[in-house]
Amino acid sequence: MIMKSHTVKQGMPEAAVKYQPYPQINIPDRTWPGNTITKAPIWCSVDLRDGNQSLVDPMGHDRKARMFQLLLDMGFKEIEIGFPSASQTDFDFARWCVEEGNVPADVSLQVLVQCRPELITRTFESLQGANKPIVHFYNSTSELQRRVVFAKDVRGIKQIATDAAKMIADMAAKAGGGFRFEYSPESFTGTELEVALEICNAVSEIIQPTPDNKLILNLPSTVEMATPNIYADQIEWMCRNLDNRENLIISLHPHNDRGTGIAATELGLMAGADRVEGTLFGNGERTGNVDVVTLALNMFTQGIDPELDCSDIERIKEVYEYSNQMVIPERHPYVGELVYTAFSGSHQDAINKGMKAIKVANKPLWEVPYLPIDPQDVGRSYEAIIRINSQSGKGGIAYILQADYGINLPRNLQVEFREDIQRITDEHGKELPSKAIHGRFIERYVDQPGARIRFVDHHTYPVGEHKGLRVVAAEITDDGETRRIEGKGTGPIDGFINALSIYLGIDMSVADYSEHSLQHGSNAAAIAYVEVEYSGGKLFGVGINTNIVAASLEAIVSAANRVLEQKQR
Ligand SMILES: CC(=O)SCCNC(=O)CCNC(=O)[C@H](O)C(C)(C)COP(=O)(O)OP(=O)(O)OC[C@H]1O[C@@H](n2cnc3c(N)ncnc32)[C@H](O)[C@@H]1OP(=O)(O)O
Ligand SMILES: CC(C)C(=O)C(=O)O
Repeated sequence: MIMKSHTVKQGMPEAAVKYQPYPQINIPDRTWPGNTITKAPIWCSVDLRDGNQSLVDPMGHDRKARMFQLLLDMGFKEIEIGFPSASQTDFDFARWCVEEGNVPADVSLQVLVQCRPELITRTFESLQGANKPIVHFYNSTSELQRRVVFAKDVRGIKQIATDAAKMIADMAAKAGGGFRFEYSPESFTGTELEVALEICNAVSEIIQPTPDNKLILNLPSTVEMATPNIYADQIEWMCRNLDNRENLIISLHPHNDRGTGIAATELGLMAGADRVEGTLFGNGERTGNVDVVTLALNMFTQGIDPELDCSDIERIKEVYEYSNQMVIPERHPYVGELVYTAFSGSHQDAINKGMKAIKVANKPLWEVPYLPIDPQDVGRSYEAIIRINSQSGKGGIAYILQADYGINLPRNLQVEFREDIQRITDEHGKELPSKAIHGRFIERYVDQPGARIRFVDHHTYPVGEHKGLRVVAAEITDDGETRRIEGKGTGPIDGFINALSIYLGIDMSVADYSEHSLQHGSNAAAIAYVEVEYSGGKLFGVGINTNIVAASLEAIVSAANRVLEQKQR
């Protein structure tokens, strides 16, 4: 007999025995894959309810109030402020919103309640005097919860929903109307579509939505159980089959258990949904609710007005961290500390070129490699776009010197200086801040502590009979001793390098020269870069001076000192 070898890896049970695949949805003529998102959905923040109920320490009044104000400022028109029948804190907060929250007329407060009479009664108490509030009621409809939580069949589960719908409709009518309604077949993604449809239609039949007061049918991915295309199929199927679709607002409420909440929401919108419930940066039960900031900015970067103001993402982050007492990871889309930063050389090079190209094009269209959004659009600066470590390249270093200090290195100097920086970052294994890069540049090329030669002054005069040729007479110091040197050339640079070559006994010539004015720096006006050629190769010198000629001659001295250094090695 042949024994079958055991193939299960140590530590993990056999997947096929323990878990089952999610069934496919039978909708062969699905249309959503051909659709695109063209406008923002109705946004509803559930930070103060689903987000709050998942916190280690739920929010008290101050944390709620600060978050509430932010949500208003961002432009949310629907805000689920809590579960007033669950706790005194939530009840009191609902009352505060109604009485003191300065809620704009176009904003609806929303509250959640289970389909339980005593909780519904308390919920209505919490909303007295509110302007067009949304009463959101729910019950679990999934096959699993019907079996293990409620011990009821579909009829019994439907009854819970319809009894609550009747009570809510009656109480709203008695209170003089002015309410809006939302129903969630909770754990929709674990519910057979036909069952969800039957229960939703039954609730809708009782609520009697109209074009002026549509029923919000919220189809939550309470637990994300399958790939996002399955959720889209479910939404398209429901949109096709629900009664009175025109009087319904189809709402998504995705969670992120598989890490695909954003994708599921986007496909759900393509499948016909009108509304999205989610939280800032995705706080919420387990792996969280869908992140509405990411969703909104995904739309924005496709040229769609997201109708949510995310222009001060640092404030949104700050309030998130204060109210939820949680921190946002460095890689979180759009807001993480590092999401606009490139350390790697080729990315930096492309960003550097892209930023320059944008400046030259002088058009509003954003096209910078590796940066899908302009950081300034969300209130972030360009400061951290490029940071330098051992993975960085010359383009990145050049960008930093340019952006932070107005120093525009010529290409060959970028190559030369990068070697120096690379040696330092390799040695220390750490990031090198902009200040340290600048400091190193100034020390190596401009200040040159301990260098032998210093430029002091110069003047030129014509060489008698030679038209165009001039004598350069200069004063330098050599190890502190004043020296007068002389050379000839067509101009001061030419003549001075000739003078220094004679004095030092090293044949040097100018291979490249450039200069520009310096916007940054205290009293410096011009920076000159001179590439000097000598028998050992080529290297750069840099001079900074308010006088452009002096800056150039200092650059030659800087190069000469570096030649001397090379020769001593
Ligand atoms: C997917 C979601 O996020 S849904 C929202 C969940 N949010 C919260 O639960 C936060 C706030 N909740 C609470 O403070 C409490 O759960 C309360 C106040 C609502 C209820 O508290 P309690 O009645 O003490 O306890 P508990 O929540 O355990 O009640 C469960 C009972 O309610 C029933 N139940 C649960 N949900 C619903 C519902 N939507 N409609 C009707 N009955 C429900 C359960 O079947 C169970 O019934 P049983 O007592 O007959 O077994
Ligand atoms: C109450 C419902 C909408 C919910 O929070 C969920 O299903 O996650």
